[in-house]
Amino acid sequence: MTVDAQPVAELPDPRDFGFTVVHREELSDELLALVEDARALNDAVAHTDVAPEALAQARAAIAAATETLNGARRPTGAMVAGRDSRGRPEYGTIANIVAGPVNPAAPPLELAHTDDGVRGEVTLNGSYEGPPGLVHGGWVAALLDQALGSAASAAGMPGLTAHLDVDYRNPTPLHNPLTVTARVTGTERRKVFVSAEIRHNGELTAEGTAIMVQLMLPS
Ligand SMILES: CCCCCCCCCC(=O)SCCNC(=O)CCNC(=O)[C@H](O)C(C)(C)COP(=O)(O)OP(=O)(O)OC[C@H]1O[C@@H](n2cnc3c(N)ncnc32)[C@H](O)[C@@H]1OP(=O)(O)O
Repeated sequence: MTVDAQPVAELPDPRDFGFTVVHREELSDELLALVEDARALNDAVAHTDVAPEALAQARAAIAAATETLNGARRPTGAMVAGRDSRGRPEYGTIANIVAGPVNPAAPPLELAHTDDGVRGEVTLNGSYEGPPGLVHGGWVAALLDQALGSAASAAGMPGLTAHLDVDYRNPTPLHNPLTVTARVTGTERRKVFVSAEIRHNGELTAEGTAIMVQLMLPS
């Protein structure tokens, strides 16, 4: 395999492309605590078996909270800026469904750089259920896709997923810590080949490979 895709010296600043950027340290403790509460709420709603009167009370409280929160909204596409584990700038969409720090639907999967790629630990609550007690296969793929994209980005070759292959090797359990790793395995012109794994207690539950097509950045 030829090695053609060239890492960029520094990831582009999304502000140069018209995106709103929020610095991670600007996210208030109150907002981050609210997001955690909302994650617990998702799980509670998915499993509640309380009486209709209690459900009506909960609906009213949620409706009031939704109205309050919609009082000021960030635009779709807003980015969060942080520093990677090597101290270099990194960017992600703030509401990313897998890793977004303020998206209550995100587990979230937080990935750190390793010598050869990225690695993170994540536990999925009952709101990610597919088969009984197990993580939905689409979410297994989503975890892998995010890690694959992050590995390409961490190697200085940010891109979009063009092709994704997933092999489900063993059931992936809910409510248990999962280790997600990914690394770049090669490049060819703008294509970046990446592979990723999910493990539980060291046992492989799923693995995936992808072709990321490196973004064409204006010089
Ligand atoms: C810290 C930040 C971390 C961020 C992580 C984010 C992870 C999340 C990742 C995602 O979810 S991305 C969202 C899902 N993906 C998309 O929405 C992509 C939709 N597809 C496209 O926009 C375009 O098809 C794409 C940019 C992928 C490619 O279009 P281009 O016009 O730029 O490229 P082109 O078609 O010329 O192809 C470039 C090379 O890729 C190859 N290619 C393109 N599509 C392919 C495909 N589907 N399978 C295999 N190879 C493919 C193509 O053959 C060619 O290879 P060669 O250099 O050998 O000629």
